[in-house]
Amino acid sequence: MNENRKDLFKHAKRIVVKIGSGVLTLNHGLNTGVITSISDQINHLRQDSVEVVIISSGAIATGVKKIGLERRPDGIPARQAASAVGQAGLILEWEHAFSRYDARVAQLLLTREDLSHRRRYLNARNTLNQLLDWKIIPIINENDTVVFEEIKLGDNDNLAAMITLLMDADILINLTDIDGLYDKDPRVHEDARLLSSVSTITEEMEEAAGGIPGNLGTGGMLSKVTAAKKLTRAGIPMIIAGGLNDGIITDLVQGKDKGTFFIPVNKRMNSRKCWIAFNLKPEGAIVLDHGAQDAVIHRGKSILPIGVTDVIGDFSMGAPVDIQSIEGNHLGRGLVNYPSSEIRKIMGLKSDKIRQVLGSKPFDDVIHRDNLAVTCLCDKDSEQCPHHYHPQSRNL
Ligand SMILES: Nc1ncnc2c1ncn2[C@@H]1O[C@H](COP(=O)(O)OP(=O)(O)O)[C@@H](O)[C@H]1O
Ligand SMILES: N[C@@H](CCC(=O)OP(=O)(O)O)C(=O)O
Repeated sequence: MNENRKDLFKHAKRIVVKIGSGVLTLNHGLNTGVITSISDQINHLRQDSVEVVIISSGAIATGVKKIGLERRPDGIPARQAASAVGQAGLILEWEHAFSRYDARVAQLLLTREDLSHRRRYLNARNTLNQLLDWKIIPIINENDTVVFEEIKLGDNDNLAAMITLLMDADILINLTDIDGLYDKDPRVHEDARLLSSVSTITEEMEEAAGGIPGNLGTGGMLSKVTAAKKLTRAGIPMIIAGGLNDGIITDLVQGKDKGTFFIPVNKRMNSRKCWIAFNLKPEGAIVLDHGAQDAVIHRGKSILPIGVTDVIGDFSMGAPVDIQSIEGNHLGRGLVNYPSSEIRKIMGLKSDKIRQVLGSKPFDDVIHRDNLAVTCLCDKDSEQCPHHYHPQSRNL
Protein backbone atom coordinates (compact mmCIF):
# COMPACT_ATOMS: atom_id res chain seq x y z
CA MET A 1 0.00 0.00 0.00
CA ASN A 2 1.44 3.39 -0.93
CA GLU A 3 0.76 6.00 1.75
CA ASN A 4 1.09 8.95 -0.65
CA ARG A 5 -1.51 7.52 -2.96
CA LYS A 6 -3.75 6.42 -0.12
CA ASP A 7 -3.68 9.88 1.39
CA LEU A 8 -4.36 11.49 -1.96
CA PHE A 9 -7.44 9.37 -2.62
CA LYS A 10 -8.67 9.77 0.95
CA HIS A 11 -9.07 13.48 0.24
CA ALA A 12 -10.02 13.31 -3.44
CA LYS A 13 -13.39 14.85 -4.20
CA ARG A 14 -13.23 14.99 -7.99
CA ILE A 15 -11.53 12.45 -10.27
CA VAL A 16 -11.16 12.33 -14.05
CA VAL A 17 -10.97 8.82 -15.55
CA LYS A 18 -9.75 8.45 -19.14
CA ILE A 19 -10.24 5.12 -20.87
CA GLY A 20 -8.37 4.24 -24.05
CA SER A 21 -9.66 2.53 -27.18
CA GLY A 22 -7.76 -0.69 -26.46
CA VAL A 23 -9.65 -1.05 -23.18
CA LEU A 24 -13.10 -0.23 -24.55
CA THR A 25 -13.05 -2.34 -27.69
CA LEU A 26 -12.59 -5.99 -28.59
CA ASN A 27 -12.19 -7.73 -31.92
CA HIS A 28 -15.90 -7.75 -32.60
CA GLY A 29 -16.78 -4.31 -31.19
CA LEU A 30 -17.33 -2.70 -27.82
CA ASN A 31 -15.99 -4.47 -24.74
CA THR A 32 -19.25 -4.40 -22.82
CA GLY A 33 -17.79 -6.42 -19.92
CA VAL A 34 -15.19 -3.73 -19.26
CA ILE A 35 -17.73 -0.93 -19.60
CA THR A 36 -19.96 -2.70 -17.06
CA SER A 37 -17.08 -3.27 -14.65
CA ILE A 38 -15.77 0.32 -14.93
CA SER A 39 -19.24 1.77 -14.44
CA ASP A 40 -19.67 -0.42 -11.31
CA GLN A 41 -16.46 0.96 -9.85
CA ILE A 42 -17.30 4.55 -10.77
CA ASN A 43 -20.71 4.13 -9.23
CA HIS A 44 -19.08 3.11 -5.95
CA LEU A 45 -16.98 6.26 -6.04
CA ARG A 46 -20.10 8.33 -6.57
CA GLN A 47 -21.73 6.67 -3.59
CA ASP A 48 -18.74 7.88 -1.57
CA SER A 49 -19.53 11.42 -2.84
CA VAL A 50 -16.62 11.53 -5.28
CA GLU A 51 -17.44 13.37 -8.51
CA VAL A 52 -16.25 11.57 -11.63
CA VAL A 53 -15.77 12.86 -15.17
CA ILE A 54 -15.11 10.26 -17.88
CA ILE A 55 -13.03 10.77 -21.01
CA SER A 56 -13.99 7.91 -23.28
CA SER A 57 -12.03 7.06 -26.43
CA GLY A 58 -13.15 4.28 -28.69
CA ALA A 59 -15.44 5.95 -31.23
CA ILE A 60 -13.15 5.30 -34.20
CA ALA A 61 -12.30 1.75 -33.11
CA THR A 62 -16.00 0.96 -32.59
CA GLY A 63 -17.00 2.56 -35.89
CA VAL A 64 -14.32 0.64 -37.78
CA LYS A 65 -15.79 -2.60 -36.46
CA LYS A 66 -19.40 -1.61 -37.05
CA ILE A 67 -18.71 -0.63 -40.64
CA GLY A 68 -16.75 -3.87 -41.11
CA LEU A 69 -13.44 -2.32 -42.14
CA GLU A 70 -10.42 -4.61 -41.93
CA ARG A 71 -8.41 -2.10 -39.91
CA ARG A 72 -8.29 1.51 -38.79
CA PRO A 73 -8.27 3.62 -42.00
CA ASP A 74 -5.38 6.00 -42.73
CA GLY A 75 -7.45 8.71 -44.43
CA ILE A 76 -8.79 11.51 -42.24
CA PRO A 77 -12.35 11.63 -43.69
CA ALA A 78 -12.62 7.86 -43.22
CA ARG A 79 -11.52 8.13 -39.58
CA GLN A 80 -13.92 10.99 -38.97
CA ALA A 81 -16.77 9.06 -40.55
CA ALA A 82 -15.86 5.96 -38.54
CA SER A 83 -15.90 8.04 -35.37
CA ALA A 84 -19.38 9.36 -36.22
CA VAL A 85 -20.60 5.78 -36.60
CA GLY A 86 -18.92 4.58 -33.42
CA GLN A 87 -19.74 7.47 -31.09
CA ALA A 88 -23.47 6.75 -30.94
CA GLY A 89 -22.99 3.12 -29.90
CA LEU A 90 -20.29 4.08 -27.44
CA ILE A 91 -22.41 6.57 -25.53
CA LEU A 92 -25.41 4.23 -25.63
CA GLU A 93 -23.33 1.51 -23.99
CA TRP A 94 -22.22 3.86 -21.21
CA GLU A 95 -25.81 5.00 -20.76
CA HIS A 96 -26.96 1.41 -20.54
CA ALA A 97 -24.24 0.50 -18.03
CA PHE A 98 -24.98 3.41 -15.68
CA SER A 99 -28.75 3.03 -16.00
CA ARG A 100 -28.41 -0.11 -13.85
CA TYR A 101 -27.85 2.32 -10.98
CA ASP A 102 -30.40 4.82 -12.15
CA ALA A 103 -27.48 7.13 -12.96
CA ARG A 104 -27.68 9.41 -16.00
CA VAL A 105 -24.86 10.27 -18.39
CA ALA A 106 -24.24 13.26 -20.68
CA GLN A 107 -22.19 13.37 -23.88
CA LEU A 108 -19.76 16.25 -24.55
CA LEU A 109 -17.76 16.42 -27.77
CA LEU A 110 -15.00 19.03 -27.62
CA THR A 111 -12.15 20.39 -29.73
CA ARG A 112 -8.96 22.21 -28.84
CA GLU A 113 -10.57 25.37 -30.21
CA ASP A 114 -13.38 25.08 -27.68
CA LEU A 115 -10.84 24.98 -24.89
CA SER A 116 -8.61 27.79 -26.13
CA HIS A 117 -11.37 30.42 -26.37
CA ARG A 118 -11.79 31.77 -22.88
CA ARG A 119 -15.58 32.07 -23.12
CA ARG A 120 -16.10 28.66 -24.65
CA TYR A 121 -13.73 27.20 -22.09
CA LEU A 122 -15.73 28.79 -19.29
CA ASN A 123 -18.97 27.60 -20.91
CA ALA A 124 -17.66 24.04 -21.01
CA ARG A 125 -16.68 24.36 -17.35
CA ASN A 126 -20.09 25.73 -16.36
CA THR A 127 -21.84 22.92 -18.23
CA LEU A 128 -19.65 20.28 -16.59
CA ASN A 129 -20.20 21.77 -13.13
CA GLN A 130 -23.95 21.87 -13.71
CA LEU A 131 -23.96 18.22 -14.75
CA LEU A 132 -22.00 17.24 -11.66
CA ASP A 133 -24.37 19.28 -9.49
CA TRP A 134 -27.21 17.27 -11.01
CA LYS A 135 -25.22 14.06 -10.27
CA ILE A 136 -25.04 13.30 -13.99
CA ILE A 137 -21.84 11.68 -15.27
CA PRO A 138 -20.18 13.69 -18.07
CA ILE A 139 -18.65 11.52 -20.78
CA ILE A 140 -16.28 13.44 -23.03
CA ASN A 141 -14.59 12.64 -26.33
CA GLU A 142 -12.90 14.79 -28.94
CA ASN A 143 -15.33 15.98 -31.62
CA ASP A 144 -13.49 13.97 -34.28
CA THR A 145 -15.86 14.72 -37.15
CA VAL A 146 -15.18 18.46 -37.24
CA VAL A 147 -11.54 18.70 -36.24
CA PHE A 148 -8.71 19.36 -38.62
CA GLU A 149 -5.00 19.58 -37.91
CA GLU A 150 -4.92 23.13 -36.54
CA ILE A 151 -7.71 22.69 -34.05
CA LYS A 152 -7.46 19.07 -33.04
CA LEU A 153 -6.04 17.83 -29.78
CA GLY A 154 -5.27 14.60 -31.58
CA ASP A 155 -5.34 12.34 -28.59
CA ASN A 156 -7.59 11.96 -25.61
CA ASP A 157 -4.68 11.85 -23.19
CA ASN A 158 -4.13 15.57 -23.64
CA LEU A 159 -7.88 16.24 -23.75
CA ALA A 160 -8.14 14.41 -20.42
CA ALA A 161 -5.31 16.50 -18.95
CA MET A 162 -7.04 19.70 -20.08
CA ILE A 163 -10.34 18.61 -18.57
CA THR A 164 -8.57 17.70 -15.32
CA LEU A 165 -7.14 21.23 -15.21
CA LEU A 166 -10.41 22.85 -16.29
CA MET A 167 -12.33 21.03 -13.57
CA ASP A 168 -9.58 21.49 -11.00
CA ALA A 169 -9.84 17.75 -10.33
CA ASP A 170 -7.65 16.00 -7.77
CA ILE A 171 -6.19 13.38 -10.10
CA LEU A 172 -6.37 11.91 -13.60
CA ILE A 173 -6.59 8.12 -13.80
CA ASN A 174 -5.54 7.10 -17.31
CA LEU A 175 -6.63 3.54 -18.10
CA THR A 176 -4.93 1.85 -21.01
CA ASP A 177 -4.31 -1.65 -22.34
CA ILE A 178 -1.00 -2.05 -20.48
CA ASP A 179 -0.41 -1.90 -16.74
CA GLY A 180 1.60 1.35 -16.73
CA LEU A 181 4.69 3.04 -18.11
CA TYR A 182 7.71 0.80 -18.66
CA ASP A 183 11.32 1.96 -18.81
CA LYS A 184 11.46 0.57 -22.37
CA ASP A 185 8.84 -0.25 -24.97
CA PRO A 186 7.70 -3.69 -23.70
CA ARG A 187 6.70 -4.74 -27.21
CA VAL A 188 10.36 -4.60 -28.22
CA HIS A 189 12.25 -5.28 -24.98
CA GLU A 190 11.52 -8.38 -22.94
CA ASP A 191 13.37 -7.01 -19.92
CA ALA A 192 11.27 -3.81 -19.78
CA ARG A 193 10.43 -2.84 -16.17
CA LEU A 194 7.21 -1.24 -14.93
CA LEU A 195 7.80 2.13 -13.24
CA SER A 196 5.75 2.33 -10.06
CA SER A 197 6.15 6.05 -9.54
CA VAL A 198 7.75 8.91 -11.44
CA SER A 199 8.84 12.14 -9.79
CA THR A 200 10.72 13.60 -12.75
CA ILE A 201 9.81 12.84 -16.34
CA THR A 202 13.15 12.40 -18.05
CA GLU A 203 14.04 12.51 -21.74
CA GLU A 204 14.84 8.79 -21.51
CA MET A 205 11.27 8.11 -20.36
CA GLU A 206 9.88 10.13 -23.25
CA GLU A 207 12.07 8.21 -25.65
CA ALA A 208 11.08 4.89 -24.08
CA ALA A 209 7.41 5.81 -24.41
CA GLY A 210 7.81 6.43 -28.14
CA GLY A 211 4.87 7.62 -30.18
CA ILE A 212 3.59 4.34 -31.54
CA PRO A 213 0.22 3.35 -30.11
CA GLY A 214 -1.25 -0.13 -29.76
CA ASN A 215 -3.42 -1.55 -32.58
CA LEU A 216 -6.47 0.49 -31.58
CA GLY A 217 -5.00 3.54 -29.83
CA THR A 218 -4.05 6.95 -31.17
CA GLY A 219 -1.64 8.76 -28.86
CA GLY A 220 0.53 5.89 -27.65
CA MET A 221 2.42 6.04 -24.38
CA LEU A 222 4.15 9.29 -25.35
CA SER A 223 0.94 11.31 -25.34
CA LYS A 224 0.20 9.93 -21.85
CA VAL A 225 3.62 11.03 -20.64
CA THR A 226 3.11 14.48 -22.21
CA ALA A 227 -0.24 14.73 -20.43
CA ALA A 228 1.44 13.73 -17.16
CA LYS A 229 4.08 16.40 -17.71
CA LYS A 230 1.42 19.10 -18.03
CA LEU A 231 -0.54 17.95 -15.01
CA THR A 232 2.39 17.41 -12.67
CA ARG A 233 3.73 20.87 -13.53
CA ALA A 234 0.32 22.30 -12.72
CA GLY A 235 0.49 20.45 -9.38
CA ILE A 236 -1.91 17.59 -10.16
CA PRO A 237 -0.97 13.88 -10.06
CA MET A 238 -1.79 11.30 -12.73
CA ILE A 239 -1.79 7.49 -12.79
CA ILE A 240 -1.43 5.29 -15.87
CA ALA A 241 -2.86 1.85 -15.15
CA GLY A 242 -4.23 -1.25 -16.85
CA GLY A 243 -7.91 -0.74 -17.58
CA LEU A 244 -8.37 -4.42 -18.43
CA ASN A 245 -7.39 -5.49 -14.91
CA ASP A 246 -10.41 -6.37 -12.78
CA GLY A 247 -11.30 -3.77 -10.14
CA ILE A 248 -8.46 -1.48 -11.13
CA ILE A 249 -10.16 1.82 -10.18
CA THR A 250 -11.15 0.44 -6.77
CA ASP A 251 -7.60 -0.81 -6.19
CA LEU A 252 -6.10 2.54 -7.13
CA VAL A 253 -8.50 4.46 -4.92
CA GLN A 254 -7.56 2.19 -2.01
CA GLY A 255 -3.95 3.28 -2.53
CA LYS A 256 -2.71 -0.05 -3.93
CA ASP A 257 0.63 0.15 -5.66
CA LYS A 258 -0.61 -0.49 -9.20
CA GLY A 259 0.20 1.31 -12.45
CA THR A 260 2.55 4.29 -12.67
CA PHE A 261 1.97 7.23 -10.35
CA PHE A 262 3.22 10.62 -11.58
CA ILE A 263 4.00 12.87 -8.62
CA PRO A 264 3.33 16.64 -8.96
CA VAL A 265 6.52 18.67 -9.30
CA ASN A 266 5.10 22.13 -8.66
CA LYS A 267 2.52 23.62 -6.35
CA ARG A 268 -1.11 23.62 -7.56
CA MET A 269 -1.55 26.31 -10.22
CA ASN A 270 -4.79 28.29 -10.38
CA SER A 271 -7.21 27.42 -13.14
CA ARG A 272 -6.78 30.61 -15.20
CA LYS A 273 -3.00 30.16 -15.24
CA CYS A 274 -3.49 26.54 -16.31
CA TRP A 275 -5.60 27.80 -19.19
CA ILE A 276 -2.84 30.22 -20.24
CA ALA A 277 -0.12 27.59 -19.86
CA PHE A 278 -1.73 24.64 -21.58
CA ASN A 279 -4.76 25.64 -23.65
CA LEU A 280 -3.46 28.55 -25.70
CA LYS A 281 -1.30 28.18 -28.78
CA PRO A 282 1.70 30.52 -28.51
CA GLU A 283 1.96 33.09 -31.31
CA GLY A 284 5.61 33.87 -30.58
CA ALA A 285 8.11 34.04 -27.75
CA ILE A 286 9.99 36.50 -25.62
CA VAL A 287 13.44 35.76 -24.27
CA LEU A 288 14.46 36.80 -20.74
CA ASP A 289 17.86 37.59 -19.28
CA HIS A 290 18.94 35.73 -16.13
CA GLY A 291 17.78 38.50 -13.78
CA ALA A 292 14.26 38.57 -15.20
CA GLN A 293 14.16 34.78 -15.30
CA ASP A 294 14.98 34.63 -11.62
CA ALA A 295 12.48 37.35 -10.70
CA VAL A 296 9.72 35.59 -12.60
CA ILE A 297 10.44 32.06 -11.35
CA HIS A 298 11.44 32.69 -7.76
CA ARG A 299 9.81 35.93 -6.82
CA GLY A 300 6.57 35.77 -8.80
CA LYS A 301 7.29 39.10 -10.52
CA SER A 302 5.90 40.53 -13.75
CA ILE A 303 8.11 40.74 -16.85
CA LEU A 304 9.47 44.25 -17.35
CA PRO A 305 10.93 45.45 -20.66
CA ILE A 306 14.39 45.77 -19.10
CA GLY A 307 14.64 41.97 -18.68
CA VAL A 308 13.64 41.12 -22.26
CA THR A 309 16.54 40.34 -24.59
CA ASP A 310 14.73 39.15 -27.71
CA VAL A 311 11.31 38.79 -29.34
CA ILE A 312 10.50 35.87 -31.64
CA GLY A 313 7.66 36.12 -34.16
CA ASP A 314 5.04 38.78 -34.79
CA PHE A 315 2.05 39.04 -32.51
CA SER A 316 -0.47 41.60 -31.34
CA MET A 317 -1.33 42.94 -27.90
CA GLY A 318 -3.00 40.29 -25.70
CA ALA A 319 -1.46 37.37 -27.64
CA PRO A 320 -0.24 34.25 -25.83
CA VAL A 321 3.55 33.85 -26.08
CA ASP A 322 6.13 31.44 -24.75
CA ILE A 323 8.65 32.67 -22.22
CA GLN A 324 12.15 31.41 -22.89
CA SER A 325 15.52 31.61 -21.19
CA ILE A 326 18.57 32.81 -23.12
CA GLU A 327 19.55 29.13 -23.34
CA GLY A 328 16.29 28.41 -25.18
CA ASN A 329 14.53 26.62 -22.30
CA HIS A 330 10.78 26.91 -21.99
CA LEU A 331 9.92 28.71 -18.76
CA GLY A 332 6.19 29.26 -19.18
CA ARG A 333 3.59 31.16 -21.12
CA GLY A 334 1.89 34.54 -20.78
CA LEU A 335 -0.35 37.17 -22.37
CA VAL A 336 1.49 40.26 -23.61
CA ASN A 337 0.52 43.86 -22.89
CA TYR A 338 2.28 45.13 -26.01
CA PRO A 339 2.53 43.88 -29.62
CA SER A 340 5.83 42.37 -30.77
CA SER A 341 6.73 45.50 -32.79
CA GLU A 342 6.56 47.65 -29.64
CA ILE A 343 8.32 45.14 -27.38
CA ARG A 344 11.22 45.16 -29.84
CA LYS A 345 11.47 48.94 -29.36
CA ILE A 346 11.33 48.92 -25.55
CA MET A 347 13.22 45.73 -24.67
CA GLY A 348 16.24 46.33 -22.48
CA LEU A 349 14.87 49.71 -21.32
CA LYS A 350 13.61 50.80 -17.93
CA SER A 351 9.83 51.14 -17.75
CA ASP A 352 10.03 54.91 -17.31
CA LYS A 353 11.46 55.14 -20.83
CA ILE A 354 8.40 53.48 -22.42
CA ARG A 355 6.46 56.74 -22.91
CA GLN A 356 9.48 58.44 -24.47
CA VAL A 357 9.92 55.63 -27.01
CA LEU A 358 6.29 54.70 -27.75
CA GLY A 359 4.56 58.03 -27.09
CA SER A 360 2.39 56.52 -24.33
CA LYS A 361 2.75 54.04 -21.48
CA PRO A 362 -0.40 51.98 -20.91
CA PHE A 363 1.53 49.38 -18.86
CA ASP A 364 4.80 49.17 -16.93
CA ASP A 365 5.17 45.48 -17.67
CA VAL A 366 5.38 43.47 -20.89
CA ILE A 367 3.51 40.62 -19.17
CA HIS A 368 1.75 41.11 -15.86
CA ARG A 369 2.29 38.34 -13.33
CA ASP A 370 -1.46 37.61 -13.23
CA ASN A 371 -1.21 36.74 -16.92
CA LEU A 372 1.96 34.70 -16.55
CA ALA A 373 2.07 30.93 -15.95
CA VAL A 374 5.47 29.56 -14.97
CA THR A 375 5.73 25.86 -15.79
CA CYS A 376 9.44 25.16 -15.75
CA LEU A 377 10.54 22.53 -13.30
CA CYS A 378 11.72 24.38 -10.28
CA ASP A 379 11.43 24.72 -6.58
CA LYS A 380 9.98 28.19 -6.41
CA ASP A 381 10.93 28.54 -2.74
CA SER A 382 14.55 27.84 -3.40
CA GLU A 383 17.11 30.58 -4.02
CA GLN A 384 19.13 28.18 -6.16
CA CYS A 385 16.78 26.55 -8.59
CA PRO A 386 18.54 23.41 -9.84
CA HIS A 387 16.34 23.17 -12.92
CA HIS A 388 16.83 26.59 -14.44
CA TYR A 389 18.65 25.37 -17.47
CA HIS A 390 17.27 21.88 -17.58
CA PRO A 391 16.55 20.65 -21.11
CA GLN A 392 13.34 19.02 -19.88
CA SER A 393 11.78 22.43 -19.69
CA ARG A 394 11.30 22.22 -23.45
CA ASN A 395 8.39 21.03 -25.52
CA LEU A 396 5.37 21.47 -23.36
N1 LIG B 1 7.47 2.50 -22.49
C1 LIG B 1 6.24 2.00 -22.68
N2 LIG B 1 5.54 1.56 -21.60
C2 LIG B 1 4.30 1.06 -21.75
N3 LIG B 1 3.67 0.95 -22.95
C3 LIG B 1 4.29 1.39 -24.05
C4 LIG B 1 5.61 1.93 -23.96
N4 LIG B 1 5.99 2.29 -25.21
C5 LIG B 1 4.96 1.99 -26.02
N5 LIG B 1 3.93 1.43 -25.35
C6 LIG B 1 2.65 1.00 -25.96
O1 LIG B 1 1.66 2.01 -25.76
C7 LIG B 1 0.39 1.37 -25.84
C8 LIG B 1 -0.68 2.26 -25.19
O2 LIG B 1 -0.94 3.39 -26.00
P1 LIG B 1 -2.29 3.52 -26.83
O3 LIG B 1 -2.41 2.36 -27.75
O4 LIG B 1 -2.36 4.87 -27.44
O5 LIG B 1 -3.34 3.35 -25.66
P2 LIG B 1 -4.78 3.97 -25.43
O6 LIG B 1 -5.64 3.52 -26.53
O7 LIG B 1 -5.16 3.43 -24.10
O8 LIG B 1 -4.65 5.46 -25.40
C9 LIG B 1 0.59 0.06 -25.14
O9 LIG B 1 -0.23 -0.94 -25.67
C10 LIG B 1 2.06 -0.26 -25.33
O10 LIG B 1 2.28 -1.32 -26.22
N1 LIG C 1 -11.48 10.44 -30.38
C1 LIG C 1 -10.91 9.15 -30.70
C2 LIG C 1 -9.90 8.71 -29.68
C3 LIG C 1 -8.55 9.27 -29.87
C4 LIG C 1 -7.58 8.69 -28.86
O1 LIG C 1 -6.82 9.42 -28.23
O2 LIG C 1 -7.63 7.37 -28.62
P1 LIG C 1 -6.80 6.62 -27.47
O3 LIG C 1 -5.32 6.71 -27.78
O4 LIG C 1 -7.29 5.24 -27.52
O5 LIG C 1 -7.14 7.28 -26.17
C5 LIG C 1 -11.98 8.05 -30.68
O6 LIG C 1 -12.96 8.16 -29.94
O7 LIG C 1 -11.77 7.07 -31.37
